[in-house]
Amino acid sequence: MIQIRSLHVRAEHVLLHDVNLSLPAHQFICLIGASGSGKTLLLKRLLDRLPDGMSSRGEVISDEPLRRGLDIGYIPQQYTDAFLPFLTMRQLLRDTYRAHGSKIDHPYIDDVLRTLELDPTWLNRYPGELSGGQLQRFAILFAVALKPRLILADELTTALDPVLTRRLLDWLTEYQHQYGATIVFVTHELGPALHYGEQLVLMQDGRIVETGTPQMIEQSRHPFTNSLMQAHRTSLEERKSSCTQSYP
Ligand SMILES: Nc1ncnc2c1ncn2[C@@H]1O[C@H](COP(=O)(O)OP(=O)(O)OP(=O)(O)O)[C@@H](O)[C@H]1O
Repeated sequence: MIQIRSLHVRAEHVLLHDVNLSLPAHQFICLIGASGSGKTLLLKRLLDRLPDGMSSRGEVISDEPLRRGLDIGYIPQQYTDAFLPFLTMRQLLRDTYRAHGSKIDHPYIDDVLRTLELDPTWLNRYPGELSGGQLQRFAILFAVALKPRLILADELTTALDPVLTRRLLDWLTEYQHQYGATIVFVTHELGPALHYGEQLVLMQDGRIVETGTPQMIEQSRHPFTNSLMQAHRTSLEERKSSCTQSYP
């Protein structure tokens, strides 16, 4: 369980306002909000990696130690800079395991490669030899390589097609159950959040607007939540009429 108490983050202006939030362990938590609502900053504060020039006050308390890499897997929104350009994916993976005194867990990594539709031969490539979507999937692989107890995933499905998005979210749900992990999944779409999330946290303009289970959010009377639900229903209708895949 992570408790966030009276958290304020500011640069020139206040960017996160009095955030109070409990992130229960072993749950799939979805952080939803429009662009600029503060989702990434909240993740960065959880990682203790706020950008230079920002300050924060308030508390982030975890009931168990969380070390980045080992206990926390972070899938950043900006993944292209996350790789050293002069090492292949295999060398980077080896180094990731070596840094924690272990060797590559081949059966597990093979399973993740299959799930993410990553060709194992791409492990021999340098970051510059991979597409944006392939790099994003490698960023996911690296984040889960050490089987962390907490996964912070920032808009991880933006470069993925709907089928792969579903497969990845299904896999993350299985991962959560198998390893008792907590997943914090940032998205601006309500559809996947209602389908996969156990706890939903809605953000607007640096504030938490509402939290609750999918059922509570669906029945909410809050104007912001209503507008998101409306947008979600419209997009469902549009997808139904064009016969593309959607979340029920
Ligand atoms: N380094 C920075 N310096 C100053 N302001 C920043 C900085 N990084 C982010 N902000 C501001 O903080 C606010 C929240 O940004 P954040 O990246 O958390 O939004 P977000 O909800 O993740 O948006 P998106 O969905 O577009 O990624 C925005 O108004 C943004 O302009």
